[in-house]
Amino acid sequence: MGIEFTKYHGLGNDFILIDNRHSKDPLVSPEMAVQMCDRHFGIGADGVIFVLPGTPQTDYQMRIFNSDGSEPEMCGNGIRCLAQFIAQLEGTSESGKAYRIDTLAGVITPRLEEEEQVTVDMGPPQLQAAQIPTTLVTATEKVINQPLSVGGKSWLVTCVSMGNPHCITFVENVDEIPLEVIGPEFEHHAAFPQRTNTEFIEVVRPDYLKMRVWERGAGITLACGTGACATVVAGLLTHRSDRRCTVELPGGCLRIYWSETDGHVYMTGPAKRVFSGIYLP
Ligand SMILES: N[C@@H](CCC[C@H](N)C(=O)O)C(=O)O
Repeated sequence: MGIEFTKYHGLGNDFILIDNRHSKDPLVSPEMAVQMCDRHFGIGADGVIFVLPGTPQTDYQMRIFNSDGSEPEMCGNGIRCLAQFIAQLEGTSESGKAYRIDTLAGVITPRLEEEEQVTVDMGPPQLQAAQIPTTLVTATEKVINQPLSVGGKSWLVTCVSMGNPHCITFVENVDEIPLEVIGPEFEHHAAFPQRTNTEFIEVVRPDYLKMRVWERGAGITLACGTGACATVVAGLLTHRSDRRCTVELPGGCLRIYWSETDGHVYMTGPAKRVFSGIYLP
């Protein structure tokens, strides 16, 4: 028996989307998700995303497995892909159409725009150490410019949760960071009991940031939506960036705005359908 899927990407952060609207349980196990994500023996992706039935308050539920089989709370590029996938399933492409999506990080609202763009109300960031979670400071304190020792070096880090954990470091030259070496050390550092996503940021201008990311459960990816949102929050908290920024990632640019009106972070970027198929386990 094959598994029907559609492949999408958001700035090269790529996902296998599965229509799971008829069941509350994901059709695929975490172990099978690992096989499907394998770039040599499977379809190849950074994660598998399921569209499940919603609750009375929401249209649908989103769940996601990372390429290592772990389950994150949220995925920014993924929810833009999910919105386009739902539009495909419903046979609509109506610009302005919004969906209320139940996630493990709460209700998130993506809205379809022209030309394959999606704007997402990502909700408010969470800043207390216990919410990240991290043991770097006491539970109710914020982690802003705190020293963290990784790879024999002290880094000044700022931690932000967008439902999932992010550890952000501002650097002079982001291209010189040996991501594949220090990324795993940040991810598995004892200060992060649920591991962490790690972003390295170069401030080109206060409204233009250049970012590279090591993702929890997926390693180096071409883009990370929650990471870009967390980065703009960290940039403002450390007086490095504006509320409204373009974040340049290896896969392209996201537009991020941390609203002073409602405290929510808004993300706009593309989501593109690549192909559909049947996976044969
Ligand atoms: N690429 C995603 C984040 C996916 C989840 C992440 N790997 C985690 O474990 O938290 C994004 O675009 O936000």
